[in-house]
Amino acid sequence: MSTPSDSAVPSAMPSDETDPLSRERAHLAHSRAALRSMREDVQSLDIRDVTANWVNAEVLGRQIDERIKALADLSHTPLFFGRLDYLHAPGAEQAEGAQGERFYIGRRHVHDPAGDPMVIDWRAPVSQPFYRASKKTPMDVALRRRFGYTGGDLTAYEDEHLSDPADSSETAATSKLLQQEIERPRVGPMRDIVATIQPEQDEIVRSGLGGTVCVQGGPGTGKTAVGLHRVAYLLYAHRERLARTGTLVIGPNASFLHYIEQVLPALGELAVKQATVDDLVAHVEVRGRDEAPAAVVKGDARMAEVLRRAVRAHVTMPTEPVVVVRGSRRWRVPAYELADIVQELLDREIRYGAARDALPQRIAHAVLVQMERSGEAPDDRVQDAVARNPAVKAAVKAIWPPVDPAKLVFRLLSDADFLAAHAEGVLTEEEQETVRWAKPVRSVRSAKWAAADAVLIDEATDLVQRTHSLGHVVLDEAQDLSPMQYRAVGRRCTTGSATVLGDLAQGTTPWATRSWDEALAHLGKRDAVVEELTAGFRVPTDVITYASRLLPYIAPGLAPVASVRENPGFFEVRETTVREAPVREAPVRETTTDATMDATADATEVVAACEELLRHEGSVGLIAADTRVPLLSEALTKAGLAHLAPGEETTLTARLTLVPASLAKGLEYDYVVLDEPQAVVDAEPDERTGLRRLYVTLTRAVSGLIVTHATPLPAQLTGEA
Ligand SMILES: Nc1ncnc2c1ncn2[C@@H]1O[C@H](COP(=O)(O)OP(=O)(O)OP(=O)(O)O)[C@@H](O)[C@H]1O
Repeated sequence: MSTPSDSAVPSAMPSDETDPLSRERAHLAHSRAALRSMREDVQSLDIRDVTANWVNAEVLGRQIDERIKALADLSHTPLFFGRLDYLHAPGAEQAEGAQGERFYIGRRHVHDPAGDPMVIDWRAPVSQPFYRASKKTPMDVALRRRFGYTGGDLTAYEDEHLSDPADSSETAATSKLLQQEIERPRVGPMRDIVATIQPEQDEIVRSGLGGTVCVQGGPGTGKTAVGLHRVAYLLYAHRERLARTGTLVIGPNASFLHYIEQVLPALGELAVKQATVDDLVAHVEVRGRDEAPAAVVKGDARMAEVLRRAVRAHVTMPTEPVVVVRGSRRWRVPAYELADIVQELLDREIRYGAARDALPQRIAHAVLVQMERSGEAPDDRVQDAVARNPAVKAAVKAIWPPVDPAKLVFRLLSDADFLAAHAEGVLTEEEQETVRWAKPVRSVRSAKWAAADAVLIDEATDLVQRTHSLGHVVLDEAQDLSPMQYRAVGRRCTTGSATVLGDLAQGTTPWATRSWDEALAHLGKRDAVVEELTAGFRVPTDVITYASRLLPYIAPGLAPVASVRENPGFFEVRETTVREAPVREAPVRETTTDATMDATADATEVVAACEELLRHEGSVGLIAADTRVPLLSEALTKAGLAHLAPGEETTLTARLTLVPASLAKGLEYDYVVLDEPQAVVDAEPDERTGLRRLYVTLTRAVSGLIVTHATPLPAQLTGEA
């Protein structure tokens, strides 16, 4: 075969062992049997003789259960999706002990009863050429074979002869199986892309644990997919270390996390935690909302300095000596000596709480030195006893009192003098006024904390006590974080590394980052490598071209995404008619963008567009400005169209999701109806943010998009700007 070819075969399969497809199917059947027996081996383990006590037995039992789960053969998940025939046998260190030169690449390792590999984990070094080898750089591969499945059945394969010099026609051809995979209708949550990871994606996936990688990529370039596969890869390559230190995926909201939550378990990785930034800093219940200007100042990195000063200001330089009475003797540590100890602790810049813990021992040490000078020979127990002496405790309380982070932030936001004392030269008076609560708040408990306050409390908490750091953190939709939020994420991976994923053009918060260098500096990962992905796997060409008209206004300098989809997709902009509102007693409001006058009448054509798209296979999303959602929901219900909210799982029978524009980020649907673009823009505090939100909503469709509008489209879309 000279070009990648799809050898789809008739459903009545010949059982001829000389037929390549039959042989591959036989290998699949044998591999399945081998996996079954691996599972049975684990199930039959008798741990009674090897566990010393019930705790060990419990732990081992749990590990065995997990292993059994991991060895399950999922009928709709192909056990292998590729094959590599090497020209030479790879070195034993690379081949997972295999002697052969042919490897089947799959989601997990499977070996036969003799221990020889039948399927190699996609993450193993020997699998790498499956993703990277090319005619130009064949990486010692003679043949790369990709398999196609229908349901759980192996029904097709496609070959590339990478080392055949006589065959030069393959280079430009794209894989049909890859195309099919990309075009496959979306139903349900996000799935893995392990069979079709592209070379530039693979480079990011396999980059080492030591370094932080930041990926800038337009909508649908596979950032989320790449981030999730990178964690899976790192867990494979550094399993023990990461099992100890932990891994975390951070996403923008709960519905997004729900959308991606099955990707890692499908790759056999069950231990990766997921959270939103708000979850990370949930020290208080968030019940309030800030106006944008207050949130911007609270999210500014200068707040870290204000908090640092405020925490350290709790230390009072001693003016009195400490007198410790032991038996008939009194030991006196003079104020100046105490002051030296305190100053030394302050200079060391250790956490406030750690210094506070160290102070009693330091004072006790000073007492011990005096005891030794007077001929006594005190040991460690005496030092401990002195450290616990009431006089020492009282002194520590006066000099270095405990700090409650929530109370500290409460005071900063409610006490103008306290804030001014610590913000002087850092925040302007106007900024101080902006962050302070307008009305007096009685107590920490009755405060209506806003999201940005919780981040401040997290910063203060870290000043008091070091935050636990994980081995690796994936931060998705990173462009939306404030500097203070970056710091909160950064302190959770100070001793580890991060994968930072985002798109500057999709930044929709007032504090969205302007540059990755800036963001990475706040994260504490200045030396991160910034990579760019530009090939789009989601959005059809016509749609991405239309959406990219916004780029000069929302992120000048960013290159538009180039869609790799062959299917041109379906794209239509429909001007709908505004219907006369029924005569009402109440005065008719003047704005034409306010479509609330007669929602269900106005929504007739929107509903019709949804009905039309539901005739296709796959999921449908109706995306609209948040304020229009209740009205559209009513209209859909009236028309008998059941619909879900984002995060609720689409199924074959419930395929329509009504998506508020504010929650659309990161999600995708086969078909999208986008309602009233101008209303999406108007819902944001400024035009640029509005256009960015519009860009997000325009780029959620996989196969088709209908834009419906009764009010004029934004001029930036029509080319009239
Ligand atoms: N190599 C690939 N093979 C097949 N499908 C892919 C590949 N890379 C990405 N995709 C698919 O493209 C779609 C978009 O991917 P993903 O959501 O990761 O993009 P993104 O860059 O995070 O997008 P956004 O910026 O909109 O959040 C997903 O359905 C994903 O599975």
